[in-house]
Amino acid sequence: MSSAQMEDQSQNQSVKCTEIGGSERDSENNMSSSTSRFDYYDPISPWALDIGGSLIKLVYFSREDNSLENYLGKSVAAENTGVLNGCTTHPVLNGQLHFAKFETTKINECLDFIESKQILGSCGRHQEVSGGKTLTIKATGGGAYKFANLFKEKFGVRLDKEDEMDCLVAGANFLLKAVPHEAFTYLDNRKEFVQIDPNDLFPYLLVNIGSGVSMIKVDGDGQFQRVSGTSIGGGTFWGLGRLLTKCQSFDELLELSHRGNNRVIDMLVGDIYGGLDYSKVSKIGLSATAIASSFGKAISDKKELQDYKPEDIARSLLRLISNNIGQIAYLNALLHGLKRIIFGGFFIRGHEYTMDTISVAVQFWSKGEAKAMFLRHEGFLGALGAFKSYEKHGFGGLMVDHLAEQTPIVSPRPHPNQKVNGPFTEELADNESIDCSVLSVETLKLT
Ligand SMILES: Nc1ncnc2c1ncn2[C@@H]1O[C@H](COP(=O)(O)OP(=O)(O)O)[C@@H](O)[C@H]1O
Ligand SMILES: CC(C)(COP(=O)(O)O)[C@@H](O)C(=O)NCCC(=O)O
Repeated sequence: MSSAQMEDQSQNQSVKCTEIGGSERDSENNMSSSTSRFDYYDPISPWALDIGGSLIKLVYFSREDNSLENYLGKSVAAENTGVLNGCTTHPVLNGQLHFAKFETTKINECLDFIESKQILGSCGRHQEVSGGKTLTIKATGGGAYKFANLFKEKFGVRLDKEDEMDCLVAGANFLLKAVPHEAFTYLDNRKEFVQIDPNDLFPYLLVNIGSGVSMIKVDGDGQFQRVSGTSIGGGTFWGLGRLLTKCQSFDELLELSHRGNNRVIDMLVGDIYGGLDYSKVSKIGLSATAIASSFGKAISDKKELQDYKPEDIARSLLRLISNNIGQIAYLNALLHGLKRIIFGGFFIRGHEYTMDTISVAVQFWSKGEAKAMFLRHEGFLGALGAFKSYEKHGFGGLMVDHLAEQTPIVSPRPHPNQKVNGPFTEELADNESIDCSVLSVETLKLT
């Protein structure tokens, strides 16, 4: 694995996609029963969902205007060479992968978005694709079960459920192997992109910090084991944070934490040892500034909740949860002999302090042996995995094969060494898109 420090990439990058293929679609799972080649000239844009306890993540594909020409051109060329008639063809559709997220409690916003963006395709609202088949959409996360009827009633689509862990792993492997500038380390205010050799990727520990936390030992594509988890995760931070600070949004809570000082509430080693380093009086080696007890000062202070500043509470809470996850992750890495720990999930949100705390915890407990890594598309692992699962069913699916190119930086980003003013080092803007290549292998039946 080589590590390279690079210019920060834009939030507003886009992924250019190429869709290749057209197939006789399977009657059970399929988006369309193809009886005519013309079915393929107006294909439904594929999309996939990850409906979690806190957030709904949506990944969808849209074609570029010229993609139809490419598609026709390639198909006709194939026909001319006698490749068609039930055989695989590779028409090319250029397009983009888009990402969007919505709060699960506001699922109607997601439904409205799907409708407004017309990502259901040209078949309209209540989908009855040719042959009387129902359009099937890949979905993962608990909400794929919980909200299946809602999608059926609203759009007439069936949510085809994919296992959440399968999807997380597929999404992470795809990003790590295919997307340039995806993985990075963050320590001491320094962000360093890491180019991982795809042949030297496994094994690693995937720690997905969503509402709760899943820890998965990944040994290869589709080869993994969920080795641990903790219920103290992103939902805990947001839930407790909301109650304690009365803030109205997750972003507000993060913003508060950026401004706060955890030492006001956390009990430090120095508070217990009268300012002395514990390392000076014992062999254990804890500095005076190490947190001895998160929120510990609240027991000794004769203060009420309202006497603490919301920003200090937010800071202590973020530190507590990030530290705890970093430590449990390290212990699991140790237990399973893993050196590389990759953190995903929307709890992270490209937030400096969160990443720094997790990294310090991993570094501290592993004595520098293990490394915490983060992902630019941290929150979309499950949705990307669900999107990629179209391919494994071999129908009408898009196979995200590799990223062709990365769109150049759109807005100026700070240098990795430069301290940014806000709490986020870099975050994907909502609803942005990413340049990539998408490969769909199908068999096109002409009648
Ligand atoms: N806009 C937001 N609204 C609510 N929670 C958010 C938001 N952005 C980030 N989060 C954090 O991300 C967590 C959800 O992460 P995610 O990976 O989407 O998990 P899940 O699949 O359980 O919804 C929340 O519990 C919260 O900590
Ligand atoms: C149940 C879940 C897999 C659901 O995933 P999520 O929506 O939190 O991303 C996750 O919340 C989890 O792993 N919770 C921790 C459970 C435990 O191991 O204690």
